[in-house]
Amino acid sequence: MSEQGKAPGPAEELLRIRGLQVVFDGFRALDGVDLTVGKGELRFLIGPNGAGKTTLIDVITGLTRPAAGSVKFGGVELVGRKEHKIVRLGIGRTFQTSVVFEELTVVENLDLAASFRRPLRSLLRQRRGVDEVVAQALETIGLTELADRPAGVLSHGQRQWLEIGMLLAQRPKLLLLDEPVAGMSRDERERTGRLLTEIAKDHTVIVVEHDMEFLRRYASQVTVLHEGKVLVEGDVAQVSADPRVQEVYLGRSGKEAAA
Ligand SMILES: Nc1ncnc2c1ncn2[C@@H]1O[C@H](COP(=O)(O)OP(=O)(O)OP(=O)(O)O)[C@@H](O)[C@H]1O
Repeated sequence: MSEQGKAPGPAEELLRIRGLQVVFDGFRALDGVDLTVGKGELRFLIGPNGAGKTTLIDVITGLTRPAAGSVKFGGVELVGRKEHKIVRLGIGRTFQTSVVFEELTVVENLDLAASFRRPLRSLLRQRRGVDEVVAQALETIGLTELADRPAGVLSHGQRQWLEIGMLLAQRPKLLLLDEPVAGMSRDERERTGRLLTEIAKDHTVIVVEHDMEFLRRYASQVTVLHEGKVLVEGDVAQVSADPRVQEVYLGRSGKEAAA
């Protein structure tokens, strides 16, 4: 993994969102969101239920079309592009529901995910051995020893790592992860934190997460959404000390913000 591009100073901009508005039946799910994410950032996106986090990810990935605003990725406008074109530009996401094929092995799942980048002729030709990108993804997610086991036998945590590996196999520049540690044990959360830190060395990662303890340990920059707007942005210390953030979280669950 390369450390290049991690020199101090402002990171090169990768994602630039301006004036984003999403309206569902007259309800503004996003109401003028501006967000800039630099290359190599591990950005956390938090906010109470209904704040607009998933909607924001849906707009970036082309699933939801905004009523107004712009989403530029490496200078390229994404609004109006189809989902699969956005994937090909280098944006991968996980969903809250699993996309793993249980009857295929771990390595077959990764291979399938990688295959969409391969030219058709190499798909038709029988290939031997494991692709470099697949082997690397397998190692990064720490599932090399389980490579030939069916994905159906994986634990919840291992399955989440496989999904992240499937994204890596598609060689994205930007990964969008929706609640990657939901339902995980403490040990699995720690492994996931280390995995995300490793991945962020040569990718940009945006994580939607509710787990405040996880956020405090692994986030660098945090953006807090509330009622479709950016409420606060900064590093973990700034954001958790901000009275507006405490108020929003105290309104929902006093323990989370005060802990
Ligand atoms: N397809 C839809 N049609 C109508 N309303 C929607 C739709 N999708 C989302 N909403 C509404 O938009 C608001 C933002 O939802 P969103 O799922 O983006 O919030 P969130 O921050 O991801 O919340 P959570 O933490 O609960 O996942 C909510 O009030 C939700 O009910």
